[in-house]
Amino acid sequence: MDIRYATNPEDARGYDTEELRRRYLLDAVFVPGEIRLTYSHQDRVVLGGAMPLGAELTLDPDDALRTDHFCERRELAVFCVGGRGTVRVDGAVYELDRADLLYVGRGSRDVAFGSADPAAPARLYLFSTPAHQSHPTTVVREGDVAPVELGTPDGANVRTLRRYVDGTLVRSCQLMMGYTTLAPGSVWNTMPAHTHVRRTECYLYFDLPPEARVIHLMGELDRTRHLVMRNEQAVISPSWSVHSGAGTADYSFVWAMAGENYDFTDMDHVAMDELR
Ligand SMILES: O=C(O)C(=O)C[C@H](O)C(=O)CO
Ligand SMILES: [Zn+2]
Repeated sequence: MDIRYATNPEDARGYDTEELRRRYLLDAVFVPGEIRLTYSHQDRVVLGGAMPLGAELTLDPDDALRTDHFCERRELAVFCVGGRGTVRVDGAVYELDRADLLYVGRGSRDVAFGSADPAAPARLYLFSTPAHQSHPTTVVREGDVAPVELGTPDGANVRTLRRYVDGTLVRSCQLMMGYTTLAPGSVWNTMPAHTHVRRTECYLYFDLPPEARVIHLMGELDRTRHLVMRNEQAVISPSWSVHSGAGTADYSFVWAMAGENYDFTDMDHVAMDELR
């Protein structure tokens, strides 16, 4: 498992581009035939991807966890970014189409990932957080989620946000997850920007054309930095970091959070004058 220690904003001021990417960017989330995971000490989130080919991929505990099973003390969300996947949890098989999610409760013992069609392998995005109690393992399909329309054409930020795990359809301990899709011609996500120092947030950008990029803003409000990101890369935003971006084309992104409170709407909105 790739380990990323927590960082503080004062140290981050001195990071050059390579250092920023090394600490916050997940370069290769989906690798054929592998589960790739990153353990971040920011709120102890684990994130990464599974891309099963012929054989199932088993989610084993890593030494970073020192538990008998991955979900022994953790909850997990699995979001299908592409292809058709299966997730086997203690013998029960859940089928996921694109934009379906499986929430796996704490205490689940055996978790494995498969692809319905190995010729078009599933890309399953994984996000896990420590959990203090067990909630039922539950599938959420895109059609179950009430879409929320945001933004304006003039602001180039028309987008649809869907909250899959936030205590409404699925109760979790601290994990929240959903995804947002930009309308054609719109490029800005999460603008006007916000922070929430009570939670860490991670984004996985997807559905970007190969040549397109997202210029992802991060860092302190009065000294922002950026990462140039391509399709199916993820970024860790520590609690003190703004997280927003503009694409050279429209795109989607999975957002996921964990931390102090369990309130999606808890955001400190940022006035344009505050951004530097
Ligand atoms: O487009 C947006 O705005 C978002 O999707 C924002 C994220 O959901 C977020 O940052 C939640 O804290
Ligand atoms: Zn946020």
